[in-house]
Amino acid sequence: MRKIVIGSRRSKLALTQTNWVREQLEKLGAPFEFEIKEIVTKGDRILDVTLSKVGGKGLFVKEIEQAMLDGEIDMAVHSMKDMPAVLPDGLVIGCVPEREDPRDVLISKNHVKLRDLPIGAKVGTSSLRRSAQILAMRPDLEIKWIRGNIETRINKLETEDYDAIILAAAGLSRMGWKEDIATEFLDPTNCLPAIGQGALGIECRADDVELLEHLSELTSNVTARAVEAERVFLHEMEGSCQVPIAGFGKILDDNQIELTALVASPDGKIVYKETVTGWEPRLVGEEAAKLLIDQGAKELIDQVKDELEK
Ligand SMILES: NCc1[nH]cc(CCC(=O)O)c1CC(=O)O
Repeated sequence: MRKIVIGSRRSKLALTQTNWVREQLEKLGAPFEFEIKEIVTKGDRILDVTLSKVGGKGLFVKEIEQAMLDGEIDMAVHSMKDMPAVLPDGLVIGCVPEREDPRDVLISKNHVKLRDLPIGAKVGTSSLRRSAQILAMRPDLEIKWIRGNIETRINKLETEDYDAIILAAAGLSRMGWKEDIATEFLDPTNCLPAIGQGALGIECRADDVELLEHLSELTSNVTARAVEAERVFLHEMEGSCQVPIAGFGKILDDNQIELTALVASPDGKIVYKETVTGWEPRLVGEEAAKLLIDQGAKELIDQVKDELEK
């Protein structure tokens, strides 16, 4: 039996996701033996700087992709939202399983909801996307950067000076903590999720036909189409998680994709947001990008990038 080596980051979430995929493939009867190989990425090593300042998305995946190209591992399970819009030559996303809860969640001391947080309350996040949208609703709040894996951030809510933190519901859910500690699920209309949030992407070599054949059985076409539209939008905007950019695709009853896309200034004072509906993920993503670019979204992104380089 062929042995498939799955590369995974060492965080609890990454290992949980990787083990979940392995179990699903085993249940589907994939004729492989699996081994999990832990890989420490730059994003895991650098914990003291805002992610956007050290290079954003690629940080969690580069080393893993190199190991795949070198043949040290055969596949890797990523959070789709950590994936850059463009993959290296020779690698593909071979599978997008059904999406988890795409929403962001507020976790606060004493379970106080967003609208009831006291004036000037400190909210922990290191995502410009979250800070922009939170400040658009509550300009009085103070955004405080926070880093570390999910457990670390939840601990910091108790041990450091934060009134609330924001995390992705999907991460909590996969860890089995969603119901226990979530204070409030933020409506995507108010806090649009990150591109790919809640979805997994399984990456492998483009020429690994045998593995691709079995991965395809775990794909959700609904999620794959929605996420593709989101990622086309991300690509068209030349965006990354270094800028306040968001996008969420929903598949409607008639199977059309409804993509809501957003670009904002980090202080939430400027918000460009449009919703586009259509059948073709590529066209929907491109159309959303065009509408936002026409309003000035590219200039806003360039400004934010310039600020970061200062
Ligand atoms: N930015 C880190 C990251 N990448 C993926 C998740 C988990 C949720 C998901 O799969 O979208 C998280 C944590 C978070 O944002 O709270």
